[in-house]
Amino acid sequence: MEAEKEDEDEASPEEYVALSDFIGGGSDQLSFSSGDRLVVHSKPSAEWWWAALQGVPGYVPASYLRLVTAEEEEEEEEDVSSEDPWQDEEYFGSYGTLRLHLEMLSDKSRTETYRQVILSNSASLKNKVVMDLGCGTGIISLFCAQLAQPSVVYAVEASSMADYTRQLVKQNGCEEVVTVLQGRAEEIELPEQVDVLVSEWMGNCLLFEFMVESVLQARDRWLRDGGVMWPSSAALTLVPCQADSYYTEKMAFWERPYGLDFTPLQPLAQQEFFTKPKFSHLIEPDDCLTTPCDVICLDMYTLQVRDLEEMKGQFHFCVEKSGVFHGFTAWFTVHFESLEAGGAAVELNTGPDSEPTHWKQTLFMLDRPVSVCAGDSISGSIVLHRNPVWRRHMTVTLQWSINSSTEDTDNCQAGTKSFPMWR
Ligand SMILES: N=C(N)NC/C=C/[C@H]1O[C@@H](n2cnc3c(N)ncnc32)[C@H](O)[C@@H]1O
Repeated sequence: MEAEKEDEDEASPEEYVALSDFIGGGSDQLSFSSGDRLVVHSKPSAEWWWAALQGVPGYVPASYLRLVTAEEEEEEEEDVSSEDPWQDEEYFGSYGTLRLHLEMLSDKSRTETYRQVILSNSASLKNKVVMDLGCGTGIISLFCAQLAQPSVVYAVEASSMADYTRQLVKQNGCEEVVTVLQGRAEEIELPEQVDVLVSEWMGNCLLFEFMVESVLQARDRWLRDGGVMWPSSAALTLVPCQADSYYTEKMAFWERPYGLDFTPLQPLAQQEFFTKPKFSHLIEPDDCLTTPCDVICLDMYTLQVRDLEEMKGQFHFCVEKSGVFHGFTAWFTVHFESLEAGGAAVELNTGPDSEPTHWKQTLFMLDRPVSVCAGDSISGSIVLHRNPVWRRHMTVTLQWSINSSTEDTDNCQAGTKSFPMWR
């Protein structure tokens, strides 16, 4: 084994494709997005390899990578457009492994909220027909069978996890109620319309992955008139914020490392660290410069797939305390209306005033921080523009103008910046 390993170390660089996103911890780990191509130069251990992404070197977790096959390379020579715009192979490939399901199931706030929805609607769910879209391990379907008496739950799952989901349904004695169907929700056939369409489809910044499109298509095809969507509505919330520790870590660091002036690297740092949003950011409530505001609201009964191409929101924030405006932070809230008329809705809020979730929040860093004073206003717009080619991706464009509260009116600073998520 040792000899073989040494041989591998000397082997020529190989091209691998990333099966899902990875955010590198520490300075020598490389971050990358699902679908990225990495050149692996050496494999010092089974777990960590030394690789480069567009020339930037770093350690990468071997388990996230798949070797690019000779056929794929040939195919690329022939016809680049053969790439699936939905990247279903990588997407459903990543959901065929436990890593993401473990992350979601370990998210108590998320999973307990869905449990609470089922529990608080238990009586009304009696004899109802339910569809669980993208059921994963089937947790929501099992809650339905365990905490209520629906007549049937169609648990739809496109990835290879579906085989295990069937075993989990049987293992927990729910096979009378829960039927697992493997396939894409847009393509599978159900034997009947459903009374309730429940799904946990929310991605970073609410929409990334655009699984919501599948939910809308299933709604239009399988939800009976008067049926209920869970979630029933969703809102994207935005706030101008400080992000001093992140700014210090990625930008100010280059000012005086070990007494040296590394500031010529700052344009590189801005390009590498502030061009894309920082997902899995944890904003402190104190970092909010103003009261947060819902900038985009989605009604899951009326939202259309075509609406997803471009969603706009306006904002007008009043700065409540002086500080440094480093950027904007976004998160989302979804609501689950009660099956009983007038019953209380259940809410899942992924913002800084709620229990942290695996989504955390998303930070959009400006190129240059701006000092602001209480009384200043920050107004502008946010546009979520779906990627016309890569259908699970979008670009978030923020446009803002800062109006100073002090009298010199020419002190109006304006800016705009587009952030790809992630292509
Ligand atoms: N909440 C987020 N972001 N993802 C968590 C949920 C993702 C799960 O839903 C499945 N899924 C996604 N889209 C479809 C579809 N169109 N048809 C069937 N199953 C699907 C994935 O394979 C994951 O198991």
